[in-house]
Amino acid sequence: MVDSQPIVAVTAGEPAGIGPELCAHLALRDWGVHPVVLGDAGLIESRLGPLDRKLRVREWQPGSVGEAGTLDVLHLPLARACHPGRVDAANAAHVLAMLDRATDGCMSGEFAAMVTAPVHKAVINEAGIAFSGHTEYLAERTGTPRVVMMLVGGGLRVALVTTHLPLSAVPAAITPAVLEDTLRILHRDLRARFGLEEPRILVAGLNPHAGEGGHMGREEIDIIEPVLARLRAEGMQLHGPLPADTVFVPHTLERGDAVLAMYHDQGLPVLKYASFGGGVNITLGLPIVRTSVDHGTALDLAGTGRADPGSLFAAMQLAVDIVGRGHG
Ligand SMILES: NC(=O)C1=CN([C@@H]2O[C@H](COP(=O)(O)OP(=O)(O)OC[C@H]3O[C@@H](n4cnc5c(N)ncnc54)[C@H](O)[C@@H]3O)[C@@H](O)[C@H]2O)C=CC1
Ligand SMILES: NCC(=O)COP(=O)(O)O
Repeated sequence: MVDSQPIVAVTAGEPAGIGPELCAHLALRDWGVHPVVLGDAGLIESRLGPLDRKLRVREWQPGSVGEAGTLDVLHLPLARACHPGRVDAANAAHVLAMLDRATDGCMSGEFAAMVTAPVHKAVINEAGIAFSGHTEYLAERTGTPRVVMMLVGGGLRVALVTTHLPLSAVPAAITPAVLEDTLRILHRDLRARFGLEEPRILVAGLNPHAGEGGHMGREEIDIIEPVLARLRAEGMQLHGPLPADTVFVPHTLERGDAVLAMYHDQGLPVLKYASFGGGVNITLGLPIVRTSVDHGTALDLAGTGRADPGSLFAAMQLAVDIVGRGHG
């Protein structure tokens, strides 16, 4: 029998975190796709909670067909036995092997999309591997020069110009070329992946009060406004630069379909306040579909069965919707 459903690869993430137990919950629903979890099959089986115990964990082989009540795991072995809540640099290569296998499978067409459970960025670095996040890692693995992180939840879409870098490095990273590429990717993917014909983008300033006319910083005048003017001339609907402290007030949000924040902690705290536990992180601009949870490894909850699968479910649903729309 041939697998007629698209396969969505789900990486289990940091083995000491909540990812492995959350992934198991996916097999309790019919998604209209075949979820295949990438991770250590024995570890995932050991983390099944009371609800999942009726599931059969099976090692997935390419070509095998999904079955109700079966959790298919593409087995990638741990380097060292893992205890919930205790990260171990010895397993960092195992975590990256999941990402590599999922990415390669998406690039080859074996998988229709990938959904990622959280990784622990610090422990990967402690293993001697420079790693700032899935976003940057997947860009490099797929040979994509520029990608955009966007989180979706609580009625908001928040994209970022810069992602995982020290705050002191942010101003220099916001160049006209980076901002223009980011806006083009965001505009294109809001159309292709979210079905918005004429997306309206609210662009935050970098400085307090969007620079207060140049008295509190000049990035708005020197960089942001000229880029917005150029792209508006092409027909893009861009508002800004808007003061970041008021871009999220309801009557401003009504004027846009997405907010573009200049840096991680300018945009994400608002999004997470509005939707933590149900939000989705999507990487725009990749040649593959990748969605992810809005939370981290929650080492404090690993192995307790108390972690909320809502964000992973939302990430899976968004991947399914995009695949269904045929605009991967
Ligand atoms: N997509 C990814 O791979 C992400 C990875 N991280 C990584 O996660 C690690 C820990 O980050 P933190 O800042 O501590 O954030 P965190 O999201 O892991 O934890 C923050 C708080 O939220 C709770 N929480 C998180 N997920 C939950 C869930 N599903 N259900 C119920 N409660 C939940 C935790 O128990 C904790 O109290 C870091 O190494 C960070 O780099 C963080 C965000 C995203
Ligand atoms: N705050 C978002 C986050 O850290 C997730 O990043 P990534 O691993 O998806 O690049």
